[in-house]
Amino acid sequence: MDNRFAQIMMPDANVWYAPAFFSPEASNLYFQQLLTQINWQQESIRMFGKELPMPRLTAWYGDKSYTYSGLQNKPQPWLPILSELKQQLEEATGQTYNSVLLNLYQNGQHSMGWHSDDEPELGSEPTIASVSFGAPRRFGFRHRYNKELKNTYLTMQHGSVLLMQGPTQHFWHHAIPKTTKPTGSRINLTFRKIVS
Ligand SMILES: O=C(O)CCC(=O)C(=O)O
Ligand SMILES: [Fe+2]
Repeated sequence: MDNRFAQIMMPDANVWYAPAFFSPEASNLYFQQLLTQINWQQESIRMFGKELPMPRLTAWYGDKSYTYSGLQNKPQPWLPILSELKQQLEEATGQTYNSVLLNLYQNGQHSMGWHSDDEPELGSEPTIASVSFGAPRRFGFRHRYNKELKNTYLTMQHGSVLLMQGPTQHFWHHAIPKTTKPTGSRINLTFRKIVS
C-alpha cells in the first residue's frame, strides 16, 4: 500500500482510504473521459416481484463474466482509459484486478442500497479498489451482525480511492445513501478480481 492511503480503523475490517489518490487535474480529465467513453446502461432490478429501474447507470468491463444482483453479466473488453487506471491501482495496492464495475450517479436520488461484495466469484477475502470522480458522496459502512457498533461514514472525494480487503465483506455492508442536497454526477469504478 503506498503512502497516499490511511487505514480506517474499524473492527472486523481492513479498509484504507486515499482522499487524493489522483491530482485534481488528472481527476477532471478522467471524469470527462469516462462520462463520454463508457457505454453506460440503465439496467433494471427485480424487487418485490416488480421490475424497477436501477437508481444509477452501470457498465461492466473485464476479462471474465460475473453474476451481479442475480444477473449473469458479459463484460465489455477493456478500454485504454480503464487499463491505465487499473495499472495505477495495481502498482499502488500491490494487488491485481481483472474486472471493473462502473456506476454513474447522476444526482442525489441515485444511490446504492446496503450490500456486501461477497459473490463467490470474488473468492473468500476479496480486495476491492473503489475509485471516485465527480461530485463527493457519502459512503456508509454498517456492521452485519454487531448492532452495537455505529455506522462509519466517509465522503468519497473527487480523485479518491477506497480499498476494502480481508474480512471486510464478511462483516460489513456498504451503501451510497440518497441525499436531498443538490448533487452533481459522480462516477465510481470498483476494480475486482474474479477468481473462479
Ligand atoms: O459507488 C460506490 O462507491 C459503491 C459502489 C459499490 O459498492 C459496488 O459497485 O459494489
Ligand atoms: Fe459494493
